[in-house]
Amino acid sequence: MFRIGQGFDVHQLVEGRPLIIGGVTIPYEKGLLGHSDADVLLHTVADACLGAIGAGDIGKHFPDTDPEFKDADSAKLLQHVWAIVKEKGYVLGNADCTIIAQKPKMSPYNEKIKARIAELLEASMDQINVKATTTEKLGFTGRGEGIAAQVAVLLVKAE
Ligand SMILES: Nc1ccn([C@@H]2O[C@H](COP(=O)(O)O)[C@@H](O)[C@H]2O)c(=O)n1
Ligand SMILES: C[C@@]1(CO)OP(=O)(O)OP(=O)(O)OC[C@H]1O
Repeated sequence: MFRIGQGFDVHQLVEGRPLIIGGVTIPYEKGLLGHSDADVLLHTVADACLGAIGAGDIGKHFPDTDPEFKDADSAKLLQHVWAIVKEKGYVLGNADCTIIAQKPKMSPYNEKIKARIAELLEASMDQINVKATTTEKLGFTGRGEGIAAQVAVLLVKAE
């Protein structure tokens, strides 16, 4: 049996925070703001996985009012989500990830991000795709006010 899920998330770019995308720290003058480490891509992967199994969203599992998740490592949140997915008997088919950012240039980091997501989802590199787009200077991403991500996942019932 197959289940598909999709996720979308946005975080604001501010000064004085590290920029962490897909579990990788990227040198940049600003970072993403959030209750957790604000890793917009890992949040989106988690939401896509939760969507695929009909289990709500990350806000439901990790409320931003709970001090336990203050400055949380989003990799740990995704590992928790992945344990729920596995408990339901699914493995990853594939995940296709899009980072929407005017800056910084993501292409030097895409392979490293891909490797980290593969590790977190217990998958191989060829099951993950990571790509980026600008919005041609349009909108909040185009003005550099924030970074967004979109992810689609296909889960497959383990034999
Ligand atoms: N933050 C980004 C945005 C884009 N890229 C790469 O540039 C290509 C062209 O982007 P457009 O928005 O003009 O379509 C895109 O396909 C990516 O390869 C990037 O590395 N980092
Ligand atoms: C991850 C959580 C929890 O720390 O906080 P944020 O980093 O603010 O992220 P968001 O995508 O707004 O929502 C999920 C939150 O509950």
